[in-house]
Amino acid sequence: MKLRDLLGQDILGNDAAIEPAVAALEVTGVALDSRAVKPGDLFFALAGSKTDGARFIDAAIAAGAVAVVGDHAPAACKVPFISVANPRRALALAAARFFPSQPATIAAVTGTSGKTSVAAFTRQIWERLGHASASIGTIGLVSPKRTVYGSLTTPDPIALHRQLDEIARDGVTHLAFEASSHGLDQYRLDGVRVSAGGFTNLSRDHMDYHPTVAHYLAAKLRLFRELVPPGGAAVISADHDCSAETIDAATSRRLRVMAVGRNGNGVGEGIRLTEAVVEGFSQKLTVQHRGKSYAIRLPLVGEFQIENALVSAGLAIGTGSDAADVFASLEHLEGAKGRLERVGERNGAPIFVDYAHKPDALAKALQALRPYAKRRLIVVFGAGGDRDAGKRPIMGGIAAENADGVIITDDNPRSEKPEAIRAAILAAAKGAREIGDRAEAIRVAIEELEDGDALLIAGKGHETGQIVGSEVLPFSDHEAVAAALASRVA
Ligand SMILES: CC(=O)N[C@H]1[C@@H](OP(=O)(O)OP(=O)(O)OC[C@H]2O[C@@H](n3ccc(=O)[nH]c3=O)[C@H](O)[C@@H]2O)O[C@H](CO)[C@@H](O)[C@@H]1O[C@H](C)C(=O)N[C@@H](C)C(=O)N[C@H](CCC(=O)O)C(=O)O
Ligand SMILES: Nc1ncnc2c1ncn2[C@@H]1O[C@H](COP(=O)(O)OP(=O)(O)OP(=O)(O)O)[C@@H](O)[C@H]1O
Ligand SMILES: N[C@H](CCC[C@H](N)C(=O)O)C(=O)O
Ligand SMILES: [Mg+2]
Repeated sequence: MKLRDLLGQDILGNDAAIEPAVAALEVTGVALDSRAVKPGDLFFALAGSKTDGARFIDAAIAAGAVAVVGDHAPAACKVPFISVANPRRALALAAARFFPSQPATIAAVTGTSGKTSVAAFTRQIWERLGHASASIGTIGLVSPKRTVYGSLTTPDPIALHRQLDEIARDGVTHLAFEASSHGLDQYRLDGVRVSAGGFTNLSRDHMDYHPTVAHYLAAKLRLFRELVPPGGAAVISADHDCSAETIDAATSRRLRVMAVGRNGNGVGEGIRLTEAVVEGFSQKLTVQHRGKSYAIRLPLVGEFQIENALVSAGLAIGTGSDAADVFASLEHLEGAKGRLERVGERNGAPIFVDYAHKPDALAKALQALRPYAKRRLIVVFGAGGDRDAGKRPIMGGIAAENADGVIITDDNPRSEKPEAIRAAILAAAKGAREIGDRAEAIRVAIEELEDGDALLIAGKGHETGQIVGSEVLPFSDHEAVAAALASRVA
């Protein structure tokens, strides 16, 4: 591909004036990391949070880069250097041209909590309506032909566009994916042809990355302000403090706003929840859409799953599916792995694994399980190392307030001292116990369960490792529960 075609008029026209010989260079790949450069690649030198890609330009050239894109030229560069104002965005747009195929219908969802669930639900709804569907996010790529574990919620633009191109060529026509605030802030998903955007909620998260909550919200709102094109659908949960600002952002862009939830618009395009009753491990809902009423039995535990289900339904309806079919399909939803998943029981007490690793999610998960604890609600959890330390005491307080028994344990201490993380949580969790070894904490909690209790094991959800230092030790809450239950029988 010629360099001029890869960078295109939108990048070259606005920023860089390049010579015809450079424009005609043949480029055989794109790279954002010098260590991944192959001969013929165009290297994007990105200023990052740890280092500056410009420091690796020589290494990229030594590996075969034929030209470099960046925002500040080095003193000397042995290959052509193309200066652009926003190299991250230029990379995303170039990756979209290099990997040109994308599913025809793409929905992106953002919000502090619920993204993985919404992406999985939207994929399931489309699948049931007969579309070849996929999802991409924290649990990786799930598609009819391949399932690939991913390490980021929103992959880097090269990985993302490579996957979009592959699944589109596999025949996938519908994709739902997660737009993390990091991904939006770093322009990872610019270049994706998004037909609809979804917004669940906003609460404290990633305060180690975003300087302020306003910055965090602004990153999320890029989805509506810059990525979903005018005329596209914006499905917004209407029940939060930030809902009005989100709806305003979408309205100013002339998006088709679909407000969903208790404050949703049931007369127009939105979805209004008028009734929700817990029935065993299901919830009976009544919703209104375009003035019509629908009764739905949602086979999921947790009030927050109603929000996720309604945003997903909105994304499917907003991209052209029939409302009655969509609402009927909600009756078959399966929760994403490790999201309030019932993984066993002992002495009649249900045991749930959940991915709540931030304050609001932990509160919501505990509140969701309260109806299942006639006696005591027990929680086992920790907090990740090298992540926002401010959330630790907040989560400790939430656990003490919402549970009747609290065991503080480890959850990916990374480079930090595990006992210091536990101490920070314990300081605000009056009466909590401390058992650092997570398998042991789970075993003790299960051992003590009695009829009428319920147990929540929070923080790791689908994860399959415990990160200690720079090592990832094999660990899964699911396996730890199975082992604890099996050791009881033996
Ligand atoms: C803090 C953060 O978000 N970092 C992301 C960012 O890296 P960066 O550009 O800041 O990296 P850097 O280490 O400073 O390096 C700068 C540049 O030099 C390059 N380099 C570096 C070394 C070298 O030898 N050669 C070289 O070329 C790097 O490739 C990079 O382009 O851009 C990279 C490419 O897109 C990401 O892989 C990387 O994610 C890191 C691994 C990460 O851990 N991110 C987490 C925090 C994250 O993104 N999480 C979100 C939210 C999760 C949620 O849902 O809660 C996610 O979407 O997963
Ligand atoms: N709509 C919601 N409102 C509040 N809490 C929720 C909601 N949906 C999920 N949760 C809680 O957040 C946890 C993570 O859910 P999910 O993985 O769907 O969200 P996410 O936004 O993808 O999170 P992450 O950014 O960590 O990947 C769940 O296990 C649950 O505890
Ligand atoms: N995307 C989140 C996941 C956190 C999961 C939790 N188990 C932890 O390690 O803190 C992060 O990387 O911050
Ligand atoms: Mg996620």
